[in-house]
Amino acid sequence: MMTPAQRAAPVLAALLARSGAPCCQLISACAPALTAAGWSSGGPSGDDASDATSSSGREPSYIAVGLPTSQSPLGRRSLAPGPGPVYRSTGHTGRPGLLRGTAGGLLRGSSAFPSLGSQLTCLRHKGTTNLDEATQAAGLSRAAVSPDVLSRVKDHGLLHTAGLIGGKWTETASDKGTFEVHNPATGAVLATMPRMRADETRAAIAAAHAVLPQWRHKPAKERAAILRKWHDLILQHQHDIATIMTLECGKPTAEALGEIASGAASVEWFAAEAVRVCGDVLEPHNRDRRMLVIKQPVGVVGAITPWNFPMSMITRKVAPALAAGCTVILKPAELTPLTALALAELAERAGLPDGCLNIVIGDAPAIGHELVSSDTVRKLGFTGSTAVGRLLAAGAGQAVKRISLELGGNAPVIVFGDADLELAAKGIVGSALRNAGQTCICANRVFVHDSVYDKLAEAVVEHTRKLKTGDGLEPGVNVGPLITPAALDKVTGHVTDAVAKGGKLLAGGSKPELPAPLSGGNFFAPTVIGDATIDMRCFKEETFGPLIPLFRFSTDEEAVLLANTTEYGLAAYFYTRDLARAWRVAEELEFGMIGLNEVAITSEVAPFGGVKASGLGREQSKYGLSEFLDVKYVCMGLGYAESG
Ligand SMILES: NC(=O)c1ccc[n+]([C@@H]2O[C@H](COP(=O)([O-])OP(=O)(O)OC[C@H]3O[C@@H](n4cnc5c(N)ncnc54)[C@H](O)[C@@H]3O)[C@@H](O)[C@H]2O)c1
Ligand SMILES: O=CCCC(=O)O
Repeated sequence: MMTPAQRAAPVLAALLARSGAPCCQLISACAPALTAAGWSSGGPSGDDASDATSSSGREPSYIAVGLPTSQSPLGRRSLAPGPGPVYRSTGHTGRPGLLRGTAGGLLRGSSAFPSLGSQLTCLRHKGTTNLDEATQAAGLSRAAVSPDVLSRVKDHGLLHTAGLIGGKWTETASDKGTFEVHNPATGAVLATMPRMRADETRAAIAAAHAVLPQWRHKPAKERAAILRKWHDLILQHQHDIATIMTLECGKPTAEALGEIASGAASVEWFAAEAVRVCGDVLEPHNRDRRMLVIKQPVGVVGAITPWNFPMSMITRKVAPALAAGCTVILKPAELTPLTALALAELAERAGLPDGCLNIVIGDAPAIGHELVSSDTVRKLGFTGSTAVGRLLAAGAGQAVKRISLELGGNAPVIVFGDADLELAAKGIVGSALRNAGQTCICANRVFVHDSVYDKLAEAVVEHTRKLKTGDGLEPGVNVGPLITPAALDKVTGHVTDAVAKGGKLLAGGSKPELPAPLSGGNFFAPTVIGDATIDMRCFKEETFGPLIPLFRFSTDEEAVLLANTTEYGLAAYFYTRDLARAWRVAEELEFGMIGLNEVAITSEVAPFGGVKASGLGREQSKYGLSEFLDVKYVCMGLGYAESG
């Protein structure tokens, strides 16, 4: 039987929290009732109290309420013995005294004790340990985050169903609209999100602008320390992030972990680059002058990212922007917002001040329009399709705004007669089927010299047939689902078109038979088409699916011409052992990135980006930081006439 005080405590906590009173008042008001009820409350006391609004100087937005101390592992581990009120630190790293809050949280485990997971009941505005009640108390639908997600992710603090504007997790869109996030492996709903639009975007821009002076004037070393902490937290939580990523975008867990390693490496790289921004002192043309070049952050930055790399496309923009002293409004893909929101949660835990990273999710054209037309936003970083990139580039041109574009690709692989065929076959299959073929630098068109065509085709088919298709969460699965039914239709269309035009189906070619619930997923079997020709759709268009078309060629010139016959210019690969040919072909290919006897070309130290319709600018590497810096020339007159 619960005592009256026990029954009252959660209600009191919820009512007070909803009253909008400042957090410190809530804690003081709730504490006696909570304590009388035998609950432990994360809140300031003694030394901890001064830390409650610690590094960012802001008030955390909720009270962390623990289980009755007798039941709670947190209680046992963190509460001091003895009578009297107990307000002990249960906070996230660096935020003793309070758990930092998020409006999107339903039932939230403490990241300070991640292994305890959902046993810890750090509830915001809920005052209940029951998930259904907590969900209802927050005014969220039961499906805000599905039980499937909750049961698989250990640190529930990473799960948000809200945008982030000026440090506040914003659960509701101004017009109350929502959208759903689906698991492409089953079609199941994973989460329901607010469908934000222009109002929220304007608020996010204002928040990013307000904090810009504070952030840009912070010593680079301090900005770097926050980025490094973010990097460390990402790696600490990599398994939870991988689970979230696989659930919403379908890629196998091993690939998700690879993307997280790559994304974290970008954050670490730009933390190191932050302290190396330097200008120039020029030799003046007159002795009475001194001429300098300084580098300054461009200001408020908009970032729009795709679903196929839900993390690394974000970190390649947000990390250099923050390192340079810019503040950011991020619009992640609506198909995969959960990964982005988990990253933002970790950035907050790392001590990133409110407003430095804002996230708006929902109506892409409305959000994009605000970002591109706002005078406050000085730069836009976009990764996605060439069609949308063109739209945004036109808007940025109109607004005279800096823009970088990482767009579509249609990567060729050339296998010359002297190539190591086993290496080439493995590379082709690995590259073409990575993320089920949904990678901008995936091998799309394979050109094989006549003399080695049959052997190479056989090896490619053999490697393809070894792959297991299924739910990316299942161990041993190599190829996950496509992101949407529309993506499935596109691949099906390319295969049908190729076969109709004389292509030979050497492997795959249709939707695989998979048991429920995977029968509801967007799966397509890894497919190899032989004797492909240039009139096929798969020659001209980016397939973005698990298809390997093999084309024949007979001379080097023909191979390079075929490879360059595309509007795209992102990545190209070729296999040869001839050094002179290697240099010649690398120079003749019209692409931003070249893999010679190698397909794993992505690295934080190397410039990533394309030419032609594949985009403008570069991400990663030392070139990636300069995208977020303005060059300013300062001429100092020394006030005396030129002499001698
Ligand atoms: N070059 C690269 O580095 C790179 C990396 C990954 C993906 N891509 C490309 O991205 C494409 C696949 O991604 P996608 O299907 O998500 O692309 P997409 O262009 O449809 O969407 C990308 C982002 O743009 C947003 N968006 C859509 N319409 C918009 C609008 N009118 N205004 C503003 N934003 C809008 C989407 O919501 C999403 O966040 C492929 O072509 C792929 O090659 C390129
Ligand atoms: O799709 C684009 C990203 C690919 C990569 O990071 O290798």
